[in-house]
Amino acid sequence: MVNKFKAENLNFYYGENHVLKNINMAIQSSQVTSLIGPSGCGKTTFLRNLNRMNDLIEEARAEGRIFLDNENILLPTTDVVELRKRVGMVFQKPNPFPMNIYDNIAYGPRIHGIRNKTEIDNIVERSLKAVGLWNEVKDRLKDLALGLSGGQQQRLCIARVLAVEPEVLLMDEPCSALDPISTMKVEELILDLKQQYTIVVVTHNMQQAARISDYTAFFLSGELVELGPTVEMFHTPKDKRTEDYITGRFG
Ligand SMILES: Nc1ncnc2c1ncn2[C@@H]1O[C@H](COP(=O)(O)OP(=O)(O)OP(=O)(O)O)[C@@H](O)[C@H]1O
Repeated sequence: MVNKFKAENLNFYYGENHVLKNINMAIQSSQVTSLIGPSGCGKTTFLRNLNRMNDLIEEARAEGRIFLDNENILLPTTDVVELRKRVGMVFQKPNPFPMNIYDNIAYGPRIHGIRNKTEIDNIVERSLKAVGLWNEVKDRLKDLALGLSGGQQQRLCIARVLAVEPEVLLMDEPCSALDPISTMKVEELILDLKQQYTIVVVTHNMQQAARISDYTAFFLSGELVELGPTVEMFHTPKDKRTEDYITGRFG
């Protein structure tokens, strides 16, 4: 097993609010890792540290180290544009840009300097095929993305991230706004994509964590209580607090 990320003594604050407390945690390459825990325990904050999305928030401050491969991404010298290309993010609510389907996918590659029309056409087709959307939209690439169903929009957002060829996909409750069938499609997609990408998913849904993830991390009040293979976590949790949470005694 190869570590894709390794957090060492990570502490994170929103002003006075100490949100992540001395997190030490490795995330394996080419695996799906779920982050679970009650509301407000810091899952999203941890996820957003992995591509420095929290930089956008005033008052936010991180201490410690997060290695992506062997490079500490918390250093001020990190090129965050390049980092976010390597570590893409999908949000809770599908958020396509208010433009057509084609341009949604072409946007990232164009920003990163690709101008050749054939090359962009190929990227659009490849990315939409990767999320199983190509056949559904190939005849209406010039239609507004906002006209797609919620589930299709979420897969489009995943395709948009894939178009810039990231190494990691961060997903913050990617199915919480979706119906059960769209949820199933996104879950199947996650399982499919893990051959090629390291995936980290925040989820409120423990059944979902059990279905899709190889590893599960349980957070509580800003601490990492337990991290292990998902099957072990759900069957033989090591910590009493994990057991109480997964058996529904709180949260
Ligand atoms: N932008 C922000 N500014 C200030 N405090 C914040 C901000 N975002 C989150 N917090 C606080 O940080 C703590 C952790 O929030 P976070 O969203 O990471 O938790 P979470 O486990 O993802 O919760 P949920 O499951 O409800 O999304 C909470 O106390 C929250 O109020």
